[in-house]
Amino acid sequence: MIDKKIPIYLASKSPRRRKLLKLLNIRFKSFSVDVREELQDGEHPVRTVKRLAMDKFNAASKKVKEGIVITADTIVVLNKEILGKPRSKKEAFETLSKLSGNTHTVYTGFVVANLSSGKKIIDYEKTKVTFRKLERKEILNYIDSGSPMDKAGSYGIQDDYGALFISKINGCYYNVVGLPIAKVNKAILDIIR
Ligand SMILES: Cc1cn([C@H]2C[C@H](O)[C@@H](COP(=O)(O)OP(=O)(O)OP(=O)(O)O)O2)c(=O)[nH]c1=O
Repeated sequence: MIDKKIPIYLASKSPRRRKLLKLLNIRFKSFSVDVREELQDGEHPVRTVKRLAMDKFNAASKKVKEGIVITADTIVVLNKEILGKPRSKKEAFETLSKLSGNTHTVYTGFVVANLSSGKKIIDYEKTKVTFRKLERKEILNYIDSGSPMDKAGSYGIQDDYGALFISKINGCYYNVVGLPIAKVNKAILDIIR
């Protein structure tokens, strides 16, 4: 069990991450941090998600001074190409067309840090996701719903539409949604020990 006396902060604006952390049945507060999420050519995806989660942690630790802070970053990788959040509807269309009929990998890097003790865990999870072949029309309909625009890879596995695109998943489902809760739970326990 997690000691309820230690304040826990989720530094994220993602409503999905808030929902996932609630599954751990802990009390926490959330606030957002403003970080420029820059992708670097040739950088390994694991390094990318850990780096971005650390950037978010560094920004978060300017706002709170004690307790446990959790941050995360999710990217979609297809054939070594990192697909972050789309910058336009056109880019969302291109991304979903690339994902159609293919298998990609979703990486989420996370930081769980105890500001009171100085202990910090930086880790990641990866999940393979296979899309069935998509029709042009269904991609356009999905983009019209607005849902792809704030999501890595331009889709949400948890969306009404998005769920219908997926034929197979290998690994942690919650990792795809944005927070690998089994690993995060273990990290919280390890860090307060
Ligand atoms: C692949 C996939 C991503 N996503 C989301 C999770 C993340 O919110 C988003 C990836 O962007 P992130 O930059 O990881 O997170 P964020 O900007 O939404 O939130 P913050 O940095 O404040 O924590 O994509 C889904 O919701 N479902 C999916 O199936």
